[in-house]
Amino acid sequence: MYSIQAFNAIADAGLKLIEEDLDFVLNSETQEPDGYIARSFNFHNYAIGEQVKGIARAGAGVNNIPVEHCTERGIVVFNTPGANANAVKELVLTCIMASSRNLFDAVKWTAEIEDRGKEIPELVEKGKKQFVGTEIKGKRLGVIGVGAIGVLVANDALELGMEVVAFDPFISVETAWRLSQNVRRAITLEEIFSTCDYITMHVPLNDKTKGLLNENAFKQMKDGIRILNFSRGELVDEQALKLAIEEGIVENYITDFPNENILGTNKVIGVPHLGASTKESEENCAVMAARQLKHYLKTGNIKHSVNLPDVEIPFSGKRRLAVMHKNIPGMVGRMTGILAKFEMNIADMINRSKDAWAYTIIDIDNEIDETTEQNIKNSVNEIQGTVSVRLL
Ligand SMILES: NC(=O)C1=CN([C@@H]2O[C@H](COP(=O)(O)OP(=O)(O)OC[C@H]3O[C@@H](n4cnc5c(N)ncnc54)[C@H](O)[C@@H]3O)[C@@H](O)[C@H]2O)C=CC1
Ligand SMILES: O=C(O)CCC(=O)C(=O)O
Repeated sequence: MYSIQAFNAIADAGLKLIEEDLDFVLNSETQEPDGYIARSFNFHNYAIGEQVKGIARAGAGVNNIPVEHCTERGIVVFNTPGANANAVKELVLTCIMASSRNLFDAVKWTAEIEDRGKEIPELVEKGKKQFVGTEIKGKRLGVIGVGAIGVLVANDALELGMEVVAFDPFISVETAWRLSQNVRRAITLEEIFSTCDYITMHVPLNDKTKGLLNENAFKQMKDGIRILNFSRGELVDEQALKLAIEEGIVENYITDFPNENILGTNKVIGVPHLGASTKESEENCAVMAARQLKHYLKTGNIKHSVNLPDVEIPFSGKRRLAVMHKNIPGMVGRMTGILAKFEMNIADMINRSKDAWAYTIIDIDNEIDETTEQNIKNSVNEIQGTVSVRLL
């Protein structure tokens, strides 16, 4: 039986998939976890259990997980690509329109006159002029990062009458096929910064994207730009942002990641990390994460991992050797050599790599007793470059 520990509010539909499966136990108090399922829980300062083999992030961003450390420890990290993209897109478009019509301030103002009784209609008619907005039709939106979310935002913004220009030097072929041909391609970020009325970012947070919007970027922007950040707070240099607001360059900064540095700053609109918070998206993410983690623990097959390649073969032997290892020459030969030494017959095998890491599954056509199992595992573990060995 495999034990899975859940962190954060994981939708019931996902938890049920674990609870109702007799091969799994959820949040066991007696069994060390074999896997974690989580949303934004910060694993960077958390002692990840010795038995943990997989961590499934019910969501897209994995910056809350020490992925490199996990890889070195032989832990497969999963996310749920696209599962919450529509939810984020809908909130981004809502915020583009709401901020353009000064709706956040306007609704706040209206709430403040609620005790003015019969005067309210007159106050409304007098007060409304301070909230005159702009229309988004014909305005230019820059989309930085055209993945699962960016492509939906770009295509739908076009439908709303915006001009859309997108920047993504690493766009996947699959996403490129889904992107409307009317979305213009920006070759440089400067093109986005200097020509857009709105910018929305949909890139992961990493060393290259941290501080993407910095002093230099703000300097290139048109006065009155509105910026949406539903990706991660650290993409923006907040000191530079404050300066750009003071200088009248930034009209609005709408962020899903408010913090003590910027909340309360004029023209900053803080949303409490609601991008993925819809019933549908929470269910999609939880179900996908639970399925992927269970599938890996039970069969060794990998789908939607961020640190390992997709690997899927049907179970064809009596036992299965699943090995995570460095992507270096000779690994598979050494493994099959060990199996030959133990007189094991190979039924099927697969080896796939992703950057510096690789994963090998070898199906074995023999029954294996406990002592031999331990000996095989020990021998494979001793191969330099191996980080995890399972014999299922
Ligand atoms: N606010 C929220 O609740 C949510 C936030 N997110 C955030 O949004 C990010 C994007 O999510 P998805 O679209 O699902 O991910 P995705 O992986 O489908 O798309 C990311 C895109 O960014 C592009 N990219 C990477 N580095 C880039 C760079 N330096 N410049 C331009 N483009 C670059 C990639 O090529 C890819 O097309 C996540 O990493 C996460 O941080 C995601 C879901 C919910
Ligand atoms: O689970 C959540 O609500 C956050 C989602 C998110 O930020 C992501 O998927 O990257």
